[in-house]
Order: sequence, then C-alpha cells, then structure tokens
Amino acid sequence: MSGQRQPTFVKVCGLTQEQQIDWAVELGYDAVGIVVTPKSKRYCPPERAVALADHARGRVTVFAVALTHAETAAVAGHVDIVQIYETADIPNLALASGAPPEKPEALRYFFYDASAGSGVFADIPDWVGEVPGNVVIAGGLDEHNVADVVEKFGPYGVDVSSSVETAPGVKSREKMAAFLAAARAPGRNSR
Ligand SMILES: O=C(O)c1ccccc1NCC(=O)[C@H](O)[C@H](O)COP(=O)(O)O
Repeated sequence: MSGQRQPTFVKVCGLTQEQQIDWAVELGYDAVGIVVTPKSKRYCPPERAVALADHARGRVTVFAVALTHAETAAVAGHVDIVQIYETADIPNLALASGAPPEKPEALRYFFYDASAGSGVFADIPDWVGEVPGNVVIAGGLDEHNVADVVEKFGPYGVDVSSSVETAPGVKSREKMAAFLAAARAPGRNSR
C-alpha cells in the first residue's frame, strides 16, 4: 500500500430511468443499482432492467439488486455485480445483510444494509468497522449523516437510495449531487 487515500466508493441505488443513470455518471458516482425484486417499490421488470443495465454498462459499475439470487437471473449477464440478501456461489457477489458475513473473503463487496431501501437510519454496530474487504454501508444515509458515518467507520463505500429521491424510484439530480459531495467531503475519504 502506498498509504495514499482513495476516495470513498459511492453507489446510488434504485434507478429506474436512463436519465438517472446519466446523472450518476455525470456527477461521478462509482456505481448504480437496478432493483429487480418484485417486492420493491423501485422494481424494474426484466426488460426494463436489461435496457437500463445496457445503457449504463462500461460507464459506471452496474449492480443488479434483489432479495434472492433467483430474482437476478434475467439480468445477471448484463451487470457487473449481483447484490442480494442471501449467499450464493457466484464470483461477483455483493452480499447485503444486517449481520456479520460468515465468509467475507468470498465476497466482492459486503453491504451492511439493515434498510433494504426503506430509508430508515439506525445505529450502525461496531463490528461493521472490523469486517475485512470492500465494506459498503447503506441504510438511511443522507447528505447530513453520511460524512459522520464515513469518518467513524472508514468504510470502502456508502450506498444511498431514499434520501436522493422525490418519490420511490424518482431520483433528484440535486439531491444526488449533494449526497455525493457530502460522502466525499475533504478529510473524510479514508478507505
Ligand atoms: O431499494 C429497494 O427498494 C430495495 C428493495 C429490496 C432490497 C433492496 C433494496 N435496495 C437496496 C439498496 O441498495 C439501497 O440502496 C439501500 O438499502 C439503502 O437504501 P436507503 O435506506 O433507502 O438509502
């Protein structure tokens, strides 16, 4: 390691329109999430999800987000990472959970996410700061609390959805910009 600090990885999740992906790319987000579980209010059915993923691919890291591995089948070949709330034996797995991962070394990312897109922030347990690998913190983050979370836990990254919306699945470019600036505020980029 050179000791040089990397900027915090920032993902925006629950995008439903091509324009929102363009905003994420223009603003400098590292990753976008397309939600493919029918249980979500931001659900993109397979045809829409594939169109969005193809629009984004090569411009920003693309996540398919679902509760189960099975729900990602139609879109998995069009995305970089599969983010699910159960374990699966796949190479590009982002495991999302509110509990410590059993095999963190097998994961591309571990998302500490007790929210699943609810927008509710709750105290983050101390063990999150001890998980090895690419740990991303999610759950009720907004432009006002994200810098404190980055400072306290020094995660690889952070993830946001509800606080950058005006309605479920309707992202605001201004809110996305404010969140990104807060997540990468000078002196807070410590991954
Ligand atoms: O966003 C959803 O609707 C969703 C539904 C089911 C599983 C996961 C979901 N989203 C996962 C995410 O990556 C969210 O960005 C993350 O939970 C943070 O959400 P929020 O608390 O709204 O910022």
